[in-house]
Amino acid sequence: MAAVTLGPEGTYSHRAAGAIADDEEIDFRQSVTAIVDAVAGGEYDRGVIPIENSIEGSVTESLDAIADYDVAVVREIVTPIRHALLAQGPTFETIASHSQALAQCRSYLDREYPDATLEAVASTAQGVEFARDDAAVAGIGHPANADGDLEVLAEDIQDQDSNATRFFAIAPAEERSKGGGKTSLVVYPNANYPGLLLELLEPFADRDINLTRVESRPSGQRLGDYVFHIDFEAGLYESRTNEAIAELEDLAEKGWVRRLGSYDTEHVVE
Ligand SMILES: O=C(O)C(=O)C[C@]1(C(=O)O)C=C[C@@H](O)C=C1
Repeated sequence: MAAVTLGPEGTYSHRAAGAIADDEEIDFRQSVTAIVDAVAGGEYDRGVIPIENSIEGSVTESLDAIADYDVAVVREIVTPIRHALLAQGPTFETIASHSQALAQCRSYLDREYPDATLEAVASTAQGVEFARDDAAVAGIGHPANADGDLEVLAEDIQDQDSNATRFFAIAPAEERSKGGGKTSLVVYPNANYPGLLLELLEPFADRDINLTRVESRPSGQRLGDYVFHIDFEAGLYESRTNEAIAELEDLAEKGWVRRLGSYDTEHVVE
């Protein structure tokens, strides 16, 4: 199965993609939007994108891309994130990594390297490549990226031990599934009145459906206008789910409700 994820080789997204595709079938792109675009256009059977981190929260580029493109979510992959600091030696000026990784290690970096310049790059593995090319740069990424020629200066430098990131495996829209223990929706009510959000969530509470995440993102139309990402523990095969969504569609009659699909969760330990 041909899959595409965030590159270069050695990103956490690449490690997560190993749960759904063989290594020789995984290609890389430099941004989440490029991955979603390639899957929506039918170039790949699957894409793997980061959605949410336990320390830093949502990966907003991913949320916006799955709201903008017509793709299906077919699996959720949860993996621990244990960052290491990698460089040619102990002296460097710049620390390069993905903005999420820099943020996840904020306390460590403030404490140990208050004078270093922090540089946000396309991915953790790209930061490590820069460190490989330049002795003045250190990278933050999975320790395996040291690959024998970089020093692992410190391990487990993230601010919390239990750091984990949730990824979505996405597929072309026609592969949307009704089977699975969780479902994701994107809702654009195109309305703004007191109690709107309460009304949008009540159809789930009324049917004992447990919400696992509600996230608002700016619609881009006007200030204060939002798109809501809603994840919950029920499948699209269940009648209670369809009843709740029908109520949601009535409430969002001036906007839209997109079903991203139902899926199961996989935990990847290494
Ligand atoms: O840069 C990587 O290695 C990625 O796969 C991206 C990403 C992210 O966007 O959250 C994935 C997991 C970690 O939380 C840090 C970075």
